[in-house]
Amino acid sequence: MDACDEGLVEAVAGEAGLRVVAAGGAKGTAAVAARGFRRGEVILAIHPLHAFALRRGEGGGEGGGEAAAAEDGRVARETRCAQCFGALPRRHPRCGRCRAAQYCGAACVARHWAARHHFECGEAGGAVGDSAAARVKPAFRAALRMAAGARAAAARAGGPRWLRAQRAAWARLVAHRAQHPAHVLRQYGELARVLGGDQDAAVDALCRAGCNNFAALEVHGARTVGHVCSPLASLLLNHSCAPNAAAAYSPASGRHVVRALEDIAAGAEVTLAYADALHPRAARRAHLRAVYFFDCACARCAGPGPRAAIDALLDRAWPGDGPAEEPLVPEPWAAAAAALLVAAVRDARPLDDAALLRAVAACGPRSVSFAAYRRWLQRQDACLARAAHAPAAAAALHVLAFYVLAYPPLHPLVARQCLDAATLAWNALQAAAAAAAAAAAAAPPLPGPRPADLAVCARALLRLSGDPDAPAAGAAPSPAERQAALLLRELGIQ
Ligand SMILES: C[S@@+](CC[C@H](N)C(=O)[O-])C[C@H]1O[C@@H](n2cnc3c(N)ncnc32)[C@H](O)[C@@H]1O
Repeated sequence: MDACDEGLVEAVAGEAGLRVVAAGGAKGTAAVAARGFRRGEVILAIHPLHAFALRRGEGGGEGGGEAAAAEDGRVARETRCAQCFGALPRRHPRCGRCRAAQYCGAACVARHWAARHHFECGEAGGAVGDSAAARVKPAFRAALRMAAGARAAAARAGGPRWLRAQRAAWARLVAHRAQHPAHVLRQYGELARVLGGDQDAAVDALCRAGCNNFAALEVHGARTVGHVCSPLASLLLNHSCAPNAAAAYSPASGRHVVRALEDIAAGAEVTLAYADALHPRAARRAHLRAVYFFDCACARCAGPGPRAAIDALLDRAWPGDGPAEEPLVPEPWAAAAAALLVAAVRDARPLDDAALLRAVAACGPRSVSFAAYRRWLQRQDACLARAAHAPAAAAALHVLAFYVLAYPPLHPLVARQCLDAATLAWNALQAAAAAAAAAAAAAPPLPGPRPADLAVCARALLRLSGDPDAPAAGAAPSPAERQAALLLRELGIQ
């Protein structure tokens, strides 16, 4: 890091409305809000240091753990566009210099070069080489590039301010080297030997990468499509199981965007969730210990409070195999949870946790557990596959209800599931009306919020949170927003 970059992290954080503080203990550095943020507001939008698309066969997840070589020993290449993470056509351009970065078209070549590739191309193609960097998991490719790049960077210091801020933040990240198990350190040592040069620095960089990278999700889905190394966000934002912010990579703008999930008061710590907030407490804590080396003491884990009470429910085991038949209508607690979400979004107020807990308490003991959530998710897909709209809609409302229980209302998955539930409920009503006309039978009722309410809710959520590439007011709507708008029109309310 250049001497002149000292204080750059604090300066960039300050411009974003964040104050950098020493949290002490395992937490290290933390960021508190220097001013209030409104829910949905962008807190930080910065180019990441590195962003990698996943290759064929690479799984999702948060990317900690071990670095893996390509199974057959050949150099695996990214199978998505290096800029937008979209699919690659059969004939596609690649970077003429390193030949490693591939693109869906000329526009992405130019964007990638301008945003990042003009410096990472040199780092990857130089000391590390395509073969070494491309053999390891994306989370660790960044580390190898950083370790190799440290030499290159020393030789040609400078670069844009955001790049210097990201590098300065990288140098300050915790590495937890002493806490890594011996076999993992051995693996890192082997990787470092491939690198040559300062092997100690490379092992350090690999340790750092394990607990400091972000998964990049598809824009309109939950699958991981890439990994993002954004040290400034890593350094500043610590974990909470009830986070007040979320980070997403926007392939369109090439920026890593941190957004407020709820109103954040001045002085409050800004936090992200490193573990899936829907997972039971024990699973979350085991993940945090194994990958990030700390025992979570957030308000939700420490309890008491509504979120801790919800955890107690999610932890319950599913007794037996669950109901044999697929219900056509959602259980009352699921309908109530969806209705509470719609009301909170409509009236722009926080979710009524107490009402949510009352609705859950009134349902049978089998209904709410993590195992039940998994079951409903599978059921939604199975019903959808055979066009059984009413049970699919009931299952979708259950999944949405679990998201309402576990995630803050502005979590991107809530918006997405809300739209799915609205679409399925609409299809169910159409199918029921057609069947009723044919057989003169009564259409089954669909309790809970109407499809139209859900669609309005989905649209509001998408605008606020669900889509990192959501256009500014007045600009063309995103594909997911268009879907919500289409549904609203079909429902005759727009
Ligand atoms: C992504 S980094 C965050 C950067 C960290 N604040 C630093 O100064 O380098 C993750 C590390 O931060 C610490 N950390 C994050 N959230 C924490 C929490 N809620 N409690 C304790 N430690 C935490 C742990 O050491 C964890 O491995």
